[in-house]
Amino acid sequence: MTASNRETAMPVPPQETDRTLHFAGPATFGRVPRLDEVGTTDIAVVGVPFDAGVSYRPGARFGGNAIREASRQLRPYNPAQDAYPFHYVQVADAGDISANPHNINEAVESVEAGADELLSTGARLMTLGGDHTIALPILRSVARRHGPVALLHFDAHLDTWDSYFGAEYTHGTPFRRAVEEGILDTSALCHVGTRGSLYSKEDLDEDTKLGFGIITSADVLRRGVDEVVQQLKERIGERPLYISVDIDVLDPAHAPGTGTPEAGGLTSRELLEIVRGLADCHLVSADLVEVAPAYDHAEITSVAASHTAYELVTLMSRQIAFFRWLEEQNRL
Ligand SMILES: N=C(N)NCCCC(=O)O
Ligand SMILES: [Zn+2]
Ligand SMILES: [Zn+2]
Repeated sequence: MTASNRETAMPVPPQETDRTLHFAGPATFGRVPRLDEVGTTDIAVVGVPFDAGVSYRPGARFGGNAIREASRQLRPYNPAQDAYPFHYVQVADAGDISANPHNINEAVESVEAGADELLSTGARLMTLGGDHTIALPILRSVARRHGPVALLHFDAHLDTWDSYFGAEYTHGTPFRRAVEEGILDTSALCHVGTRGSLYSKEDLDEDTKLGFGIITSADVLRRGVDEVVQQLKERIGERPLYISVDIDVLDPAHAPGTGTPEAGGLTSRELLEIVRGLADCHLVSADLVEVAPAYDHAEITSVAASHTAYELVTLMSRQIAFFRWLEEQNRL
């Protein structure tokens, strides 16, 4: 059993019973405690097993648990960011938000309500999808707390299409809806890793009109990670930032387990390095979506996803710890 942080007032880190016993017991993300074991948390890792919004291969409803399984080997110290992400702030696994697989509108409402409940405690969210539909209700909830947020969207696709067969809530439409609803700061939006075929040239014009910048996967290749990070930071500035990672931003060689794969994507090394480069940004919450384990092999995709989520959690954890330290200094 894990000690409760209600009693100790200190974060409860993952249990380190042994250096290698990562594979025993039920999986939580990074083997952090469950939310009900600690009461409250600074960062809630939460699953959303919903994939009724997909346009091609289904299966992302199993993504969250696959990521949890693949995250067992995450160790306490993250050298790339020189941080112990689970040790100075509480990170807890909040389980899953259940969403009706037979009714997308109802599912979107449930996800929003579930996100509201967690965010109202002051926690930041690291959401594990699910398909990309779920980004919209989470952004609504995040914007209720922070106002319109900057968005970095890592994805092969734009996901700013208008509708599919008349449906407005799908995995190809969340960011158009979000702009229409005024929950994104349209001066600070960027897609990263975009590539592949489109329905028409107008897709790009409409996307630009919504306010998005695009860094294609070819741009990452040509400009390199450091220049890309610099450009992204200039665009985002100090604004509250939401990061949405669709795992299909990676090349199918690095992430075969996804529903709408596109050739010519980022390597997992590039993605991890870009995310790490955003260390000074004001990251308020993040999601990682579209892992569909049925198409995966040897956990290639879910390992890449869990390591990306680890970097995102580390970004948030470092920031929270820094703000706490600042507050303490001001009190002295
Ligand atoms: N994987 C996500 N989120 N979107 C893909 C939409 C692809 C399509 O419209 O064909
Ligand atoms: Zn995608
Ligand atoms: Zn997407």
